[in-house]
Amino acid sequence: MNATREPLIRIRGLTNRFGEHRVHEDLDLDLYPGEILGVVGGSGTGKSVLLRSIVGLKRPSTGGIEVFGQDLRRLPAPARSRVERRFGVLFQRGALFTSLTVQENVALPLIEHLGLPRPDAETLARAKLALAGLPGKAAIQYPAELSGGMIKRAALARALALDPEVLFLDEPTAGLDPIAAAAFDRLILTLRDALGLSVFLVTHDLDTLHTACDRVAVLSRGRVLVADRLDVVAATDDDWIQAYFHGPRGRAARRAAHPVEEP
Ligand SMILES: Nc1ncnc2c1ncn2[C@@H]1O[C@H](COP(=O)(O)OP(=O)(O)OP(=O)(O)O)[C@@H](O)[C@H]1O
Repeated sequence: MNATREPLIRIRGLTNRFGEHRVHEDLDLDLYPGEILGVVGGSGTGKSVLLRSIVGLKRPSTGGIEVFGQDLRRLPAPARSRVERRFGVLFQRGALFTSLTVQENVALPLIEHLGLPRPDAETLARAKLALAGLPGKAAIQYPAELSGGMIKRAALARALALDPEVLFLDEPTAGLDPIAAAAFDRLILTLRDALGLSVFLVTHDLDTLHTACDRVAVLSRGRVLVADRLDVVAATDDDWIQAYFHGPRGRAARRAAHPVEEP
């Protein structure tokens, strides 16, 4: 499919450093329309920094990030923020405001960015919460009153508030029990199909890679080592990849996803 389609996001020669510490070095990566791209790598390989660079929270040291055919470095601030409004981001710990109810959290971007009156914003917020699979009564609860899985769904509803075209998820299933994690993976797939989203998904979760991702990109030593279908990635001759995909957890995730293939 990639040969015929232009990427939505094209990253070329990206370098990110903090002082002397180079996190990314000449990194290339594409995100194609409609795909769910899983981004994996050892701890500290720069997955979150990469996500933050794309969504405009970290200015790259060098290199280019083209989004919807526009080079983000060359865009003046207002045009850049129009592009960024086409992104929805779910941060690692949800990042909800604890002093606001769930529906107020989701309504906030609608009030701030679209200037909607509060009642309209809250009506729309309740629709987004339903889309994210939350029961109606969760709308008037505070984040502290919700389970981990419900917080993720509330944060997802907020990420969907402005009808984004690209969804960025930073370890969405971290901290969830396996049943809640599997339900969240299914929700991502359903939303991608229903809303035509493209998804950039940072994860350590092997089950997510097997069940939800069309392609997987592996970050290692500052670059993308390989970005391809999971079976191709898992066959790549690299120590980290072999340990990750073919260790006990990797084998269990593969068996769960393809129960008839392996004894
Ligand atoms: N604001 C910052 N200032 C200095 N160093 C930073 C900053 N943000 C990230 N780093 C460093 O950049 C490197 C990559 O961090 P990042 O959070 O992207 O890793 P990651 O691959 O997402 O890790 P994990 O899987 O553990 O979440 C780490 O060494 C981290 O310490």
